[in-house]
Amino acid sequence: MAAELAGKKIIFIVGGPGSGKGTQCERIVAKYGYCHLSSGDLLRAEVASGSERGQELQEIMKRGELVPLETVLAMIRDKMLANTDAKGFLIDGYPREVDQGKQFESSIASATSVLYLDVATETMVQRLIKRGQTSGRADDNEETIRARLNTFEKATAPVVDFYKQQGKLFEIERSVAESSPDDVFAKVCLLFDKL
Ligand SMILES: Nc1nc2c(ncn2[C@@H]2O[C@H](COP(=O)(O)OP(=O)(O)OP(=O)(O)O)[C@@H](O)[C@H]2O)c(=O)[nH]1
Ligand SMILES: O=c1ccn([C@@H]2O[C@H](COP(=O)(O)OP(=O)(O)O)[C@@H](O)[C@H]2O)c(=O)[nH]1
Ligand SMILES: [Mg+2]
Repeated sequence: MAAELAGKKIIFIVGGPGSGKGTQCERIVAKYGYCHLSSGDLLRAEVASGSERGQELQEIMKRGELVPLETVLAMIRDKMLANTDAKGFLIDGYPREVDQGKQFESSIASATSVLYLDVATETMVQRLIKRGQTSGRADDNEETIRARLNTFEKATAPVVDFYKQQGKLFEIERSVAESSPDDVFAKVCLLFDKL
């Protein structure tokens, strides 16, 4: 456990690719001032650095698979320890598998709450194809999108059940998660207002 992080609110943001995690995190930061750490953004920054490590990561991400959990855990830990004055942390797109969450909690700190955005597969595909027209993300193409969805169903869906059993899950149900970002945010605020 990292003593510097004792008492900090730690919120995991979980949802399939294109479920709106990044969109909601931007709004949460603006209203509540948490420190936002996107696991995918951290990995893309490593890719952009052009390092050998980054090249390996890019291959995995292009296949829509998961990079070894220790890699992401170390990146997140470093960023958290560089921001210990934050009142809380939004860990976006994380954990992607149950073991990743367990290792985070045993080596860094326990999560306060887990926000889950439930969006139908076809909605996510349509959103990402649209985003791909301008995002420049190497993984926003239909083939990789399908692979990411498959990884989500196999590896990440159990994460949702795991935290539900612990009573930590705050779920944005499909009817809301598929409406507008404003409607989703209104519901998200119900969680953050009581943290
Ligand atoms: N209709 C609707 N579209 C949304 C909503 N949230 C996000 N989008 C759109 O869906 C696309 C994906 O949203 P992101 O916030 O980038 O999704 P993400 O979950 O961070 O996705 P990854 O970065 O792939 O993990 C964006 O192009 C948004 O415009 C929402 O609440 N309603
Ligand atoms: O903890 C993580 C977070 C991300 N990724 C990789 O980074 C990619 C992009 O992640 P991001 O959260 O940006 O997008 P998503 O796949 O949720 O649309 C994923 O497909 C994975 O290959 C990973 O392996 N482990
Ligand atoms: Mg994102």
